[in-house]
Amino acid sequence: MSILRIAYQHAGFTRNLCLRYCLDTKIESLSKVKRDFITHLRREFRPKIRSERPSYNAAAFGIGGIGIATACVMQWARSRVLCEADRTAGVIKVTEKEPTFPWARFFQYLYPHVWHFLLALASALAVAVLNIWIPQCMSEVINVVAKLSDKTGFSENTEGRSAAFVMFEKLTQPTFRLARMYVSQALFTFVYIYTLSGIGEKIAMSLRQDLFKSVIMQDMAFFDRNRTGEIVNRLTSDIQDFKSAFKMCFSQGLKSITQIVGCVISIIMISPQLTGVMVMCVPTVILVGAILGSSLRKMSSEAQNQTAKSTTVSEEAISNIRTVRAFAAEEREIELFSNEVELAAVMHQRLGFGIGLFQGGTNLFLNGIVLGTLYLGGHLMSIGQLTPGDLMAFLMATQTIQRSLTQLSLLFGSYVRGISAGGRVFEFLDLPPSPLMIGGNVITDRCFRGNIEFENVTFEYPTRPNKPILKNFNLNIPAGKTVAIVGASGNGKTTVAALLERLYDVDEGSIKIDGTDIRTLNSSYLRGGVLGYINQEPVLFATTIMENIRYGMHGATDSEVIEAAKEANADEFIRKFPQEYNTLVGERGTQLSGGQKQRVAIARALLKKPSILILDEATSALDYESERVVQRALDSAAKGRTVLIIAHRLSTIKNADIIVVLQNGVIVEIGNHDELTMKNGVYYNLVNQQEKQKKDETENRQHG
Ligand SMILES: Nc1ncnc2c1ncn2[C@@H]1O[C@H](COP(=O)(O)OP(=O)(O)OP(=O)(O)O)[C@@H](O)[C@H]1O
Repeated sequence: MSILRIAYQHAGFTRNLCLRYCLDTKIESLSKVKRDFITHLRREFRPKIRSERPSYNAAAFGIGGIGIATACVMQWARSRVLCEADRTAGVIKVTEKEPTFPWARFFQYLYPHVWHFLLALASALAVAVLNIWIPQCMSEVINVVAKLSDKTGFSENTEGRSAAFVMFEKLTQPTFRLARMYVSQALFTFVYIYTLSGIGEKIAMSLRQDLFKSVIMQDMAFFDRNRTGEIVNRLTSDIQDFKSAFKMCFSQGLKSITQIVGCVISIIMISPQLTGVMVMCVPTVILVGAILGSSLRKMSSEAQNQTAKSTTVSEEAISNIRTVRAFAAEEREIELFSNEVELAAVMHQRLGFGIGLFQGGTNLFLNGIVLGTLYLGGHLMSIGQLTPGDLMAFLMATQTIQRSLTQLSLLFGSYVRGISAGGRVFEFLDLPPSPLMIGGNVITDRCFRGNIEFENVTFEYPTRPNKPILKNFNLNIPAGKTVAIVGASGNGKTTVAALLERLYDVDEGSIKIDGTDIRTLNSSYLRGGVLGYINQEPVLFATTIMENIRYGMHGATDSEVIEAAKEANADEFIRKFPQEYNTLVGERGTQLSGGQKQRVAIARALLKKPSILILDEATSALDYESERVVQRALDSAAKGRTVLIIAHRLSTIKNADIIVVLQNGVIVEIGNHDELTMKNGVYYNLVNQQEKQKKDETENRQHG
């Protein structure tokens, strides 16, 4: 009786089962309290059942079947909605065409863990089989409990005691069997979760390593085509999604399918009538669930997209805070963000309303399961076609089916997400390394002197075909000379430097250093040992000055670093910091001034002792004072090297040996400063233009 009471208090379906049991049990031998309790229940329910017996069959079948089926499908649809909300909660991903998932490649990653994988699968299967057995075993226990209470009645006579004792012994066996099942279930659950989790982590680790290796070995065209965020997403959230889907699908999927199959067989065996009605109601309920679920999913996805949009607005404002400040655009940004957030809130509220209605309906139908099954099951019990244990087992099995369906619907979302995430991961992972990045010669027996020849170079960016940037470009830079390339913005100056660095290969013609075509050289050797590159906005890493300079040559000693810093006129200002070379420079070097950052970058480039220096507008971002200091550093760095300067400020290149004027990718003038000034042509005009601009700026400053 206590077992029944506990069950009555704690579980809805057990409560209903107890009720049904109380209606049919003999109460004469029970204590007064128990008798009153059951009599009360009988008074409440028996007349109703008896009087409604004719319609009871149909009602019970209907409610039971529809309740179970609807609840299953509602649960499925609800989980799809929640799953969809979860899916879109992250970054909005824009992929033009979903790459397919290469199963064969995936199995290559799985293969090293095949034994662990089989162990995990076997354990998951064992849990599923146990989950099917448990209701049956529970049914046995309930039946014995029912008889125990019925027969013995806890009477005081000796005979009664021994009868109770015999029945109690009968209870021990199934109870212990059930306990063994629970323990085994716990053990197997631990094994499959732990093992699959380990395999998932190892596969994810290998994927991350290989993907990063593959991405970093792509050419610049790849990075031009793909946004940084997209690449980083594949390394992070795509692999994460894939890993979760792998773990979930293989463990839960197998378990759920086995459970569904097993429990369906069980409920057919227990009560074909109940099962039949349930199956008949499924199509209608699937339709309703699918329609509701799909509209909620749409609402959810729109709301999440709006949230992501508002996040992007805030992200952009915060990461560009300097620009926001410079334009005093705080109010504008606040308004923009508020509008987006408000819209997101409205959409989420609407979604909440929909989900609330949906969940309310789902709960109603979930309770319908219990009620309906009780009605129909009760009827079957009353005509002797079902025992209390059977009804209990039926309810447990349908609950297991319902849980498994929910699980499967969640898994379906996870599977789709995992497959598309995996497809995206493998799409980049299987890209062959760019020919620009591998192979080629490393020259160890001599140093380059630095004679550069551009011969009939024609080039267009891979992302902008049919728009040649350089056309039949010819230029000879003798070793040790300084050559400046000038011209209006967008005329191809930086492109010349990029081609010399071999960030892209020329489409026609060739670039040679000391007579060697750079396409025959190993590109890491070319960039790491022959060329030194300094650009307008050097990027420093958030570490010490020492490590930032050492980045120029892996394994350089401290004294080599200090030597390079001296050459770059940086040693003096570095020594003034309390921590000297161990000073941290902050994220992207924000704790240094522009001129200081540039000198650290020059030291970093000089550390590898390059034969050729490329200065891509290296001083154009600096004020005049810093420019003078950095220029001195550059002048000393230029000694004994070939230097290619991409220049904006023409005042800085007056002393260059050769000045090349570029217009629409074609050299229109070439010579030194004096020669070009005398020509009175493009260069002359550019210089005059800049001087006038400078004069105007000075006057404005004086007046302002
Ligand atoms: N990665 C790229 N992909 C496609 N087109 C590019 C790329 N980089 C530059 N371009 C285009 O090539 C042309 C030449 O650009 P480049 O940067 O060489 O000019 P620039 O003379 O150095 O200009 P600026 O003085 O403004 O830096 C421009 O029209 C530019 O839009």
